[in-house]
Amino acid sequence: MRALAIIESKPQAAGDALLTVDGLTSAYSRIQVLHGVSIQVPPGELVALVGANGAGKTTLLRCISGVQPISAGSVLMQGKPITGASADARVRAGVCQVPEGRHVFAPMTIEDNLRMGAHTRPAAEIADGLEEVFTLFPVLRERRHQPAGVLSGGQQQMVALGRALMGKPRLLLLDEPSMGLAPLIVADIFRIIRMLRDTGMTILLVEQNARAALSIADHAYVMESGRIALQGRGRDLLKNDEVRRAYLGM
Ligand SMILES: Nc1ncnc2c1ncn2[C@@H]1O[C@H](COP(=O)(O)OP(=O)(O)OP(=O)(O)O)[C@@H](O)[C@H]1O
Repeated sequence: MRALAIIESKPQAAGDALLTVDGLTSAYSRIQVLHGVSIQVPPGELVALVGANGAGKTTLLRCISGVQPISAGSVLMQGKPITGASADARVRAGVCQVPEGRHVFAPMTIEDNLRMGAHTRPAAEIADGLEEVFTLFPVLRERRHQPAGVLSGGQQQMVALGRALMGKPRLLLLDEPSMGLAPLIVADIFRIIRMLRDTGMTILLVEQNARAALSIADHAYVMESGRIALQGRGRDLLKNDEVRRAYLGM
């Protein structure tokens, strides 16, 4: 597929952004999959990352959360480099990820799954954290003592999201929250993501469902073969003919 043109967007100083990724390169063994990726996530915004299967979206999120090695480039939170920091140190810096495929701990109760997300928080704050998650997802309160493995896919996504929220994220990384879910459940998950953004949370959302992601994103990046091919306001990209043809099947 030919490279798409860049849509002009307002340049932003790295210090203004909550997250700055600059010239990031990463490889699996000797196969390079990210080729100098640069993105910014301003505080309080929802930024979407869309693109075809294998474009490198998950790898980029894993580089940001510190579980995938970086061979060049940098990751900064509020202008301060965290490139060399461990994944745990990044969680302490407020970077919390909801992984692709949810990865709930099936034999553990819903409440214990949620508590695992709070390991960086003082014990005194955990009850309040649980209360916030149960307010957001009442069904999890009702079923809090049941094993997470008995939940539906949508409810497991709520557990995965709630577990990340228990870490009190300054930056929430969401990897394919709609994957494998029925349309009605997807709409519900997207409603919650929008609501979190409206409370001022900063979110970087990776999604195959480009239409849903672009329609709620303040800003979005389109990835292609390990590079940023396009960027712009979510709604502008949604109207862009090339994006509609390549990613929305229109
Ligand atoms: N653990 C791995 N080992 C080797 N190659 C990998 C590994 N994980 C991903 N890749 C390769 O890296 C490239 C980028 O994959 P990545 O999962 O980051 O893409 P993606 O845009 O998130 O796609 P998807 O939507 O399918 O998850 C692909 O070519 C993929 O095959």
